[in-house]
Amino acid sequence: MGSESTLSLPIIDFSKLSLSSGATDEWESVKSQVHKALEEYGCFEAKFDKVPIEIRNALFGSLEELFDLPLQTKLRNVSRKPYHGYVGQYPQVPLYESMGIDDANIYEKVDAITKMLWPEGNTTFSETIQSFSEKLTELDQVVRKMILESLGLEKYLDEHMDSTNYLLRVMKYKGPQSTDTKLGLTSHTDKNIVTILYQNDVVGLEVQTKDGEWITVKPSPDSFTVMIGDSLYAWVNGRLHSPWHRVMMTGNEARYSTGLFSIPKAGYIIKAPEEVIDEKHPLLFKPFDHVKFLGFYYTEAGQKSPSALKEYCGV
Ligand SMILES: O=C(O)CCC(=O)C(=O)O
Ligand SMILES: [Fe+2]
Repeated sequence: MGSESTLSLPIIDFSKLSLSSGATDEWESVKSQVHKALEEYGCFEAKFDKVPIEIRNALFGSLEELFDLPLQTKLRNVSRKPYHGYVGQYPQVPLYESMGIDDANIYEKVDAITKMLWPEGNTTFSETIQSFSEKLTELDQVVRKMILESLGLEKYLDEHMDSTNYLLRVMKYKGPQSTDTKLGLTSHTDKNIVTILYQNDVVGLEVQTKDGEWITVKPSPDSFTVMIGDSLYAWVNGRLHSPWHRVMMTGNEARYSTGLFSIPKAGYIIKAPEEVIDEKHPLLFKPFDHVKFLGFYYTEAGQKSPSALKEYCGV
């Protein structure tokens, strides 16, 4: 830990893809890179040019404005679901705070939260969050289509896409004001389907390889970090990796980041299709409801467990 790692994530270029025109050579090439990266790292850096620079720039201004609001105001966005509203002021991770925005690709949903925070309205905030999220849902869907195709699961595509919602979580990590490295966010695996992260130029995200080494993620302004969560790991019966990751902070500057999470809807049962189960790949998890699994994950036993999913529904 702490030593300079030379490892880096695979970089995959989505900017030459025409998203509407099916199986071109470019599509097949990107698809095989996606499959390989997700098998090996569960994660990659995506070059994706469909989010206009004006939106990306406006985003960080909007995040600063949001986190500069008084704590009482931020606390107005409480949610029944854990980790969906305002999260912060945790003694274990004092640098971290975040705000979850459910259905962030739908303008009315975003604007309802905006009005909670700014009763007088803040159109720039709503528009920026909604258009940023909407553009990124395209990348989420391309990646998931490629995953299903590469595993021979095309016939489940519609069901798979219809079974999820999008949450945008926006995050701020204060600079620790020291040259020592301090924990920004505890190591974890994501619990959802696919996560797409974006950040300002302050590094901090680290992704663990299967060998236990930490890769420091250093994305460029037009790249996004794509990562597999435990629900997809279970659905593909372990064929893709769901990586441990954490945030480590140093220096004075604040790190702003966002995560677009595709999340299984409540009541949808995640069950590995027969195509991914065979003698070499016996079933890993019993069918489960993501929301009930999260219920377990946020109990004391779930938080302590080295693999909450295995403990909850491992075969
Ligand atoms: O801030 C980041 O880049 C990572 C955040 C993260 O891992 C999460 O919210 O699940
Ligand atoms: Fe995460």
